[in-house]
Amino acid sequence: MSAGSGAPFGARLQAAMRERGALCAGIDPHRALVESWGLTYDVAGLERFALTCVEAFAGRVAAVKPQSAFFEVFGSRGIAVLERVLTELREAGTLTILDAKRGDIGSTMTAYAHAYLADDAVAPPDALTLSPYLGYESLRPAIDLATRTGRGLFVLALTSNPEGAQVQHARRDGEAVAASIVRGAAGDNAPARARGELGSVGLVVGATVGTAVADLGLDLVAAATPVLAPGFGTQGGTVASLGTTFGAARGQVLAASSREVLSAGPEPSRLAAQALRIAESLPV
Ligand SMILES: O=c1ccn([C@@H]2O[C@H](COP(=O)(O)O)[C@@H](O)[C@H]2O)c(=O)[nH]1
Repeated sequence: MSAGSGAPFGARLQAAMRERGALCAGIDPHRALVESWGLTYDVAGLERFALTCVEAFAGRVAAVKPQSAFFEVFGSRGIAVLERVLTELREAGTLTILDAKRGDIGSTMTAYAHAYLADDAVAPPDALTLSPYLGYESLRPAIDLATRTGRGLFVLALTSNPEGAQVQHARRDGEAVAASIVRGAAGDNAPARARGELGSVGLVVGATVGTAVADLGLDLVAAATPVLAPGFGTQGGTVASLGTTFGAARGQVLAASSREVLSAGPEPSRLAAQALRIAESLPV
């Protein structure tokens, strides 16, 4: 066990949410936002944007979620900025969730796992988002490595976009695909559940999915899973909709918001105030 305090990710996230509220602030430096901050859309602008977010969020929110795509756009120099963001947040004691939605098979999945979850990875985040649509068990190399290194995962179950239902609501032998993902996470989180803790295999369930959690029979409480809920804010998720969607699992939910928070930039103090205002509105 090696990440941070030595406790597994699920326990560290629970502690951070209790201390700082249930907000995960996103770092999504897309062109329109970068330019609205008066920055040029190039590597220098990317770096200024991202480090301003680090200054504003470090030590203030439970977790920060950089979106890998917006760094990858700039090639190796963009990735270097992402690595700096992850390293500085870790040094400041703030949990990071890298949104890269990785998923593959066999030795390729093993390589992804090593790249993001190993102790000797270049800049490992505390947790990584994964896509299970090559089959939940195809993620096993990442699940096993994250368990060994104390890191976490957020596996896509019900995504915030309307198109996700085409795959995630589909049924096989009467069970919705999303429910089979929850079942997989529940199995991996069973030891943590027995200790009365959240596990380190989290799920992504959008803040915009309405009553789908209940309709599809997803038991998030029994799965002892942290839930990352993107779609809060600009995509339409609200404090009220989180209550409707998650019910008894509400205390497991970390609401993720990018544009709603980032629209308060570029002044770091205003950005921080916006994040704190949203975090305070979210019951833990
Ligand atoms: O189901 C999902 C999974 C991931 N995302 C990501 O979250 C942010 C949302 O940004 P907002 O500006 O708060 O809408 C973005 O990085 C998405 O790729 C998601 O929206 N839904």
